[in-house]
Amino acid sequence: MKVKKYIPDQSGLANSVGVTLDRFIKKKQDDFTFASGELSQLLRDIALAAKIVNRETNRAGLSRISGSFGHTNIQGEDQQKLDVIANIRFMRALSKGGEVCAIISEEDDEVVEFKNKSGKYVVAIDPLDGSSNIDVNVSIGTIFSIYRRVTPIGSQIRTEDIMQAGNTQVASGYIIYGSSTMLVYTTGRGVNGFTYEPSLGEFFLSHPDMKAPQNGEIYSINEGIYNQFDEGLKSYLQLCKSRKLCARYIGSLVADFHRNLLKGGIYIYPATSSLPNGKLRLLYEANALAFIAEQAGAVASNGTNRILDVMPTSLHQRTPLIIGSKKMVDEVLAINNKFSDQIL
Ligand SMILES: O=P(O)(O)OC[C@H]1O[C@](O)(COP(=O)(O)O)[C@@H](O)[C@@H]1O
Ligand SMILES: [Mg+2]
Ligand SMILES: [Mg+2]
Repeated sequence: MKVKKYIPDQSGLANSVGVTLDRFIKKKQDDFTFASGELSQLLRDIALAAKIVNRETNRAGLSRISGSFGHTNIQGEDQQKLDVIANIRFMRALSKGGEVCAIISEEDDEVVEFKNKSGKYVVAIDPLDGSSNIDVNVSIGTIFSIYRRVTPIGSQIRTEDIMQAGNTQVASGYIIYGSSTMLVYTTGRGVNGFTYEPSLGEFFLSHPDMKAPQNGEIYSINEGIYNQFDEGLKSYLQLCKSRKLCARYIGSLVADFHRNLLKGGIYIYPATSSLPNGKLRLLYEANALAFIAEQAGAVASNGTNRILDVMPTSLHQRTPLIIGSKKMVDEVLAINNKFSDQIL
């Protein structure tokens, strides 16, 4: 029987569609000698839920999905229907997957413990980020952090499984539901971005080995609360204006972060008189993006410490966040120090 060797097509008639997320995860898993495939499966479960939430966000304008859910979450925020739908979708996918033993979610007051005690991972999640932009067709997202539980598998979940510093994350990432839908994640070996191809129902590698520019021309901050900023921050913003830097603020953390990661820039949500610890949440917003930022060569600080070194003390604790291109964050921190020295 005659056999011929497969020679990849050179005609260019059928362009390669690229590397699927599934294949990429599999290949990366092989890099880990002792990988058991559970983290890979967990990432796939997140991608599956992301596809479903993507479908829902595309229909966000339709009455069944848009508007308030008529319930307030523990942060006192009016939950949007899509906040709740996204929370249900990710919870369901992760409970079915079997790799997760507990979830910390922005939309749940307490830790949610899954029946399957065999799961060795703890996930912290902001199911829908940028809720104020849902009904106005502006990019929104999902943010997730993954930790390994520290107590024996199968035992009762304990505080030490939940209250872990960001520097112990085994993986983190976000999904941005924008003009295209992307999933960006790290397992501590660089950052890769995948674009969703709805007609094939697959995420494809579109942004391999993402690196943040060391400097940038964009600053992202809600200047509507300018009067509540401290003198150090006010003087940094004056500097940005004198340099004619570009002010860009979408009001969806994921979208502002993603743009600045690609183009170079800084996002700041400081401590203010009305929010003395800032607005954003350490466990399911700041830690995940800080891990991505650092893996891409950028920086994330709370103004005093590296975000990833902050030891959490409560589930929904807030933190000031200064995140973005290294030179820009370093400059803000230097100005802050100068001002705090003057005060002393
Ligand atoms: O409207 P403000 O005060 O500028 O806050 C906007 C920030 O709040 C958030 O919407 C908070 O996240 P959630 O939408 O997940 O609650 C961020 O996405 C965004 O950067
Ligand atoms: Mg959020
Ligand atoms: Mg949210």
